Amino acid sequence: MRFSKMHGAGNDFVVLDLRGGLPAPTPAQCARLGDRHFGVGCDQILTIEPPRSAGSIAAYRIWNADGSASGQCGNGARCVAAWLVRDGAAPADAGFTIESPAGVHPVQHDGEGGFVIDMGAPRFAPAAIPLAGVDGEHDEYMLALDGETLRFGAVSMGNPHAVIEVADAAAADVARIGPAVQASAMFPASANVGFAQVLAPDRIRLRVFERGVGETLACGSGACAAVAVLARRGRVQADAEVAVELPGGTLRIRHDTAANSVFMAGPAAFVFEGNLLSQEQP
Ligand SMILES: N[C@H](CCC[C@H](N)C(=O)O)C(=O)O
Repeated sequence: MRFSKMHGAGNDFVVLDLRGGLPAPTPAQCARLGDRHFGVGCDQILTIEPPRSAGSIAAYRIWNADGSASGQCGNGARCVAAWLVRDGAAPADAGFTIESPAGVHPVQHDGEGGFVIDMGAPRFAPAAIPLAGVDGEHDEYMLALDGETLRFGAVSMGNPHAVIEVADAAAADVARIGPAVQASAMFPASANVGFAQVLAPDRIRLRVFERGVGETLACGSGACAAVAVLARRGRVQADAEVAVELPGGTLRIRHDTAANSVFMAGPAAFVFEGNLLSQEQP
């Protein structure tokens, strides 16, 4: 079975074409594919599938390297878009639409070989995230952790995110705090935990400890979540482009409050093509 190895700002993927009706990989097969020693190695597996609604070119699904499924992957969406353009299924000179488990996403070319994806509305309602043990929707929540009080914002982009504002992203204790937040009863479906340093109203530095993977070089939905949470608090500008500097590259995010959609722009790259041997393929 053929696969494409791709990345979006260093967040890397194995892409499988299931439009012919091949079954989706099992969680165990995804974990094997994602293993950087026993498999191909990636942060997420992306499957390209027939569209579910009229007007979409294709649907995609997402599995993390540990085999767990997710409802959204921003860097993955750009790679799916690039894959469909190279395949000839999507136009190289016009917009088109793709679908994730979270919904329908209009795609535009960004004019630099990358893509602008409408990632949809940020959902702050606790039930939508999901966030448990809170008395309603707030800009900020608190969690007692190792004798400290951790303050964070929470939002869904089709997948759960906690966003912690820090003074220095490079110095943030991501490896300790990330797993602790994920294990908290406040996040019954775990979470992607972002550590955001505000550099200016239109620029932040971000690191993300992702659900099902650990810290990645970039997280597209995490960049959207950080801007949505910080814009809501007035820490960065809404309705204008915010540069989100991640270890693997910079994404450009804009929360359009009138449309209540978050737009994400960034690169998508092919690295190599391969064939899964029979015993390894879904
Ligand atoms: N780890 C995420 C899925 C991948 C998200 C990330 N790679 C992105 O670019 O949005 C989750 O379990 O919700």
